Amino acid sequence: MKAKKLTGEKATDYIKDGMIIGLGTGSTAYYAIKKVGEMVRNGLKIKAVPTSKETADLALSEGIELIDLAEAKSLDLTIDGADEVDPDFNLIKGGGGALLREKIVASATDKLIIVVDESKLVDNLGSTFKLPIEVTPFSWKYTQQMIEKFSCDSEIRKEAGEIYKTDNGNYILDCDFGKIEDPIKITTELNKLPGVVENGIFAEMAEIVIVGYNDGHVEVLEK
Ligand SMILES: O=C[C@H](O)[C@H](O)[C@H](O)COP(=O)(O)O
Repeated sequence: MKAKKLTGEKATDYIKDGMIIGLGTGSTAYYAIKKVGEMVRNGLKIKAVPTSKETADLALSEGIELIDLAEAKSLDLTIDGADEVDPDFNLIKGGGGALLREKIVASATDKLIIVVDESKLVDNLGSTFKLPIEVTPFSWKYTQQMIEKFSCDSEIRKEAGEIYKTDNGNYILDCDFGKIEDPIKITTELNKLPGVVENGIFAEMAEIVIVGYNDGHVEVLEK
């Protein structure tokens, strides 16, 4: 928890008056959002685009002004968490189910800052975390069969015994590909499949990765 707080708060050093920022989702982004709230209450003037309903609720409760992405057009920076980060700053995201909105917001962002604790650093994506893939409910079993042709095992995400639904009303398949050697190829191929809405690989999107360590230090890695 300490590492997540350190990295989340450190990322807010990049925020300046007048910026439009993206707010990520999850337990690490949480600390960045809390800190932004404090900064806003101390006079910082920013507007923000949230990546999930959960983040929108938190940001509003912190007094952060939210705007729609269409109104923002582009964002100065986005602070978001990740489930895995490889040495080239490729990511797996979507552990919290927010990958679709996160990827849209990340793609509209000049600078994507990723905040993680040290446990998220891996040599290859897929080493410790299954790849979340958002799929349409209509054809999810068929889409699952198509995805499994890429030699992965997958399971439909459930919550309290029920199929989990994203903020967009879709389902998530958590897919075990083993170690992913070529993240760009996999993400491109997966997104060609009808029924796949988006997958959790964020290839070549992050510019800065801030790592929090349990011993209390923080490392800023830049491309
Ligand atoms: O869908 C959720 C997001 O991609 C999160 O940013 C990711 O799961 C990391 O979350 P946490 O910081 O809670 O580990």
